[in-house]
Amino acid sequence: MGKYKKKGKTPQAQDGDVRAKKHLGQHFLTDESVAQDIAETLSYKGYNKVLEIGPGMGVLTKYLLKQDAEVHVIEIDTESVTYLQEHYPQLEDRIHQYDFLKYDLGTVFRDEAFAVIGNFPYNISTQIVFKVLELKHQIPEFSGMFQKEVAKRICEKEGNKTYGILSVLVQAFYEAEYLFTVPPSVFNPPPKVDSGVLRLTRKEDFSLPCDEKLFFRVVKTAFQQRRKTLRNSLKSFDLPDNLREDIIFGKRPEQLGFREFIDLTLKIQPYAISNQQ
Ligand SMILES: C[S@@+](CC[C@H](N)C(=O)[O-])C[C@H]1O[C@@H](n2cnc3c(N)ncnc32)[C@H](O)[C@@H]1O
Repeated sequence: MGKYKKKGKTPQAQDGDVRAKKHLGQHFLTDESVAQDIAETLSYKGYNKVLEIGPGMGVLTKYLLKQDAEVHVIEIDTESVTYLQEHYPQLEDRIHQYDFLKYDLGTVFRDEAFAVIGNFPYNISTQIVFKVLELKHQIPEFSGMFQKEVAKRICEKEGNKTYGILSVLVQAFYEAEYLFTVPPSVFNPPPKVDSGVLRLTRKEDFSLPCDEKLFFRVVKTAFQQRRKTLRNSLKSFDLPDNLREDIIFGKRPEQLGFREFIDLTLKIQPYAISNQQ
């Protein structure tokens, strides 16, 4: 922490650089040592392919290409894609010009395992994590840079203010580690806030003992009214009174770790499924 230069002039864009577009969350990394550190957060074990989301001008791509893996990149911005085609011809047809959120990754990876990495566009970073959760059976590792507050929230444990939906859902399937903080001064243009790098490592057994869809719904519903006890926030599940008297229903969502949310789902499951919830 604190190892990257906090102060000093941000290097200016050079002729031929991609123009930063705000609506695409473009903040380009200018300190290659950060890019190298991010590339080295993956283990490159247990899979042969890596997908980088939002390569921009390829500062991170350059260090991914030094690793023993087949690198694919997905980038929405035409100007960045043209830049990458010129500067990284070795990527050949592994530059995919698409919106990561909409693209069917089965077209590229079929049912193979791949890791996901990036300096993510902050405006869609939560949606990126939700898509990774949908594809978790193919994604054993995930790492990259978020707004610091979002990265911290994903790794947060129960009992803390910032613990929420993303923390529970991610931690049910992945070990989440907050790795290091990156100051705005190493980007062009600099973002307003600090950034944080995290790593998610999929658990050996990542199949839940309860219904997964119901688990997602229970967690989301509980946190919609995070100050209320579960007895109140889960009213819409129309549970029998004797179940609602169970001690767990007297708690608030931020008091429950992911294992307790699984236990809660198992308790709700017989009723929710028969109610077609
Ligand atoms: C924070 S910049 C990072 C750029 C580069 N990796 C770097 O570190 O300098 C985010 C990148 O994501 C791209 N991007 C934004 N939305 C995207 C989407 N929906 N799908 C794919 N790429 C996207 C942007 O065009 C931009 O290049």
